[in-house]
Amino acid sequence: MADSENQKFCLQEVLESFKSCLSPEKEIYIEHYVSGWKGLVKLLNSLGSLFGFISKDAVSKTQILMNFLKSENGPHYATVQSMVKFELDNKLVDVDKKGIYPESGCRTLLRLHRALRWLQLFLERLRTSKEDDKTSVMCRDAYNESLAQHHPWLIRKSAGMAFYSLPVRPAFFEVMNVGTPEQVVDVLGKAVPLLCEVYQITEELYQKHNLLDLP
Ligand SMILES: CCCCCCCC/C=C\CCCCCCCC(=O)N[C@@H](COP(=O)(O)O)[C@H](O)/C=C/CCCCCCCCCCCCC
Repeated sequence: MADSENQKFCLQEVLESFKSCLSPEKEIYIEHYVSGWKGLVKLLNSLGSLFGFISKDAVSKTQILMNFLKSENGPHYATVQSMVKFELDNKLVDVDKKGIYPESGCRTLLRLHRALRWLQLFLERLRTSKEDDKTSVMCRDAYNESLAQHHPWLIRKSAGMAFYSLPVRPAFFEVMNVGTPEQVVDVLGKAVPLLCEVYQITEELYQKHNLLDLP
């Protein structure tokens, strides 16, 4: 595991990354988008081995996008909008069938985009929760409302088991490294609309190009 994935999680840092990923023209910078996910993976890695398979998948998807960014086509992968245009113009996406480009930028980012919807729903539940509400239930409900619809039975079962091992709300708030519970709620209040905006821009772009069901 890379050193950066072992570092302490900080919610504020994740928020900064997602903030920086929006250009004034509302384009989404892939580098900052990925860096937001890398920050989240730090938290996942601190939750124990039951979350290992989730972390592995998130790391692999962020790595695919970073590799595109570092490749000779890197400038085309600067933003989600330029990536979509480049891959569609050059027929680098499996629009109709599976198998030719199983690791295109568009399908890889779509997986993280769906996970962003889960994150948004989970954080909103956390923000409005009471002290003794169960994080596992909040996480499960957010998952069932979003990502679960795209996952096969085995992944859904494994994810469900992992959720049971989530720390209780006060311990979870501690891990966020923000401060008092009131400060956590305050930061979550800023995080949710921001994630919502990033999600909405991507959703509309993918919808416009018919990319929301990429295999
Ligand atoms: C204030 C912060 C608190 C929240 C912190 C959350 C930290 C979460 C960090 C990362 C989330 C993981 C994102 C996972 C991306 C999953 C993408 C995906 O759907 N991949 C599947 C499909 O990919 P392909 O096979 O088509 O290439 C893949 O099959 C999935 C594998 C792993 C299972 C994913 C389950 C996701 C559950 C939601 C995350 C729960 C984390 C709970 C931590 C609180």
